[in-house]
Amino acid sequence: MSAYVIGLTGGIGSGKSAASDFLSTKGIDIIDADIVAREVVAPGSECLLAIKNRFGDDVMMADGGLDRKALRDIVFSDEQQKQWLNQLLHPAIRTRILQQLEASRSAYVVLAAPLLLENGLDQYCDRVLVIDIPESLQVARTVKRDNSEPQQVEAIMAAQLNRSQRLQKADDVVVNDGDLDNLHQQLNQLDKNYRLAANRSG
Ligand SMILES: CC(C)(COP(=O)(O)OP(=O)(O)OC[C@H]1O[C@@H](n2cnc3c(N)ncnc32)[C@H](O)[C@@H]1O)[C@@H](O)C(=O)NCCC(=O)NCCS
Ligand SMILES: Nc1ncnc2c1ncn2[C@@H]1O[C@H](COP(=O)(O)OP(=O)(O)OP(=O)(O)O)[C@@H](O)[C@H]1O
Repeated sequence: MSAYVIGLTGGIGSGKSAASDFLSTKGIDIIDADIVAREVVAPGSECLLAIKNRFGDDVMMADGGLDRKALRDIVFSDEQQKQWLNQLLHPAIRTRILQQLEASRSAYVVLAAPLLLENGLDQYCDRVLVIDIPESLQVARTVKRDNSEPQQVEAIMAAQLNRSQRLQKADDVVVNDGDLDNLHQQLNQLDKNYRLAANRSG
């Protein structure tokens, strides 16, 4: 039996992790593409070696791990380098995601990915749930969370679908411009719908 898959997406800082964390407390398996993206560049991995060969010690930490901030500064100010990194990592990320989807046994499974629609990962999903917030709030929350520069957050947003393109592809939308309680209330209703839909399809 294959799992009923909810693709959860939204731009940087929209609240994907906040939404996933809540659904996880309800016993739903979460596959998070940002976490998978970290696993594929773990020390000793082929991907990390390829990154080191291209960018040198500037992107390496003393302990042999990837210096993520250094690589972020490079790829979000140089389109060609970003494309190279995407071409290296996205196939590896997709393979691991498919393995984890196959292994999931919860009532339904959430695939949370910032680039779900950009990379066609929605082909593996039964429904697409978009976390929607105004762009100004995306910048404000991300700057506060990461202590980063607004310009860099805007550069990352420019590498993603814009708000209206994303909304066009949504089956369900959660508007995350209120407090966390409000987010959770909306997700509670969707969780009920998804359990019913998964039962019907299984
Ligand atoms: C450049 C890297 C090392 C920066 O690491 P850092 O820890 O600073 O950021 P993190 O990985 O947590 O990403 C933060 C957010 O940036 C956005 N983002 C990350 N990579 C990309 C990308 N290639 N294109 C567009 N947006 C991206 C996402 O909204 C993501 O949630 C890292 O983002 C990376 O390896 N990116 C390439 C892999 C990728 O595309 N990941 C996205 C999930 S598929
Ligand atoms: N409803 C909310 N009210 C206040 N703060 C929120 C709310 N939702 C999320 N946040 C905060 O906003 C920031 C961004 O949220 P989160 O990390 O969940 O976004 P994300 O979509 O997973 O981001 P990324 O694409 O960068 O991984 C976090 O610091 C989070 O705690």
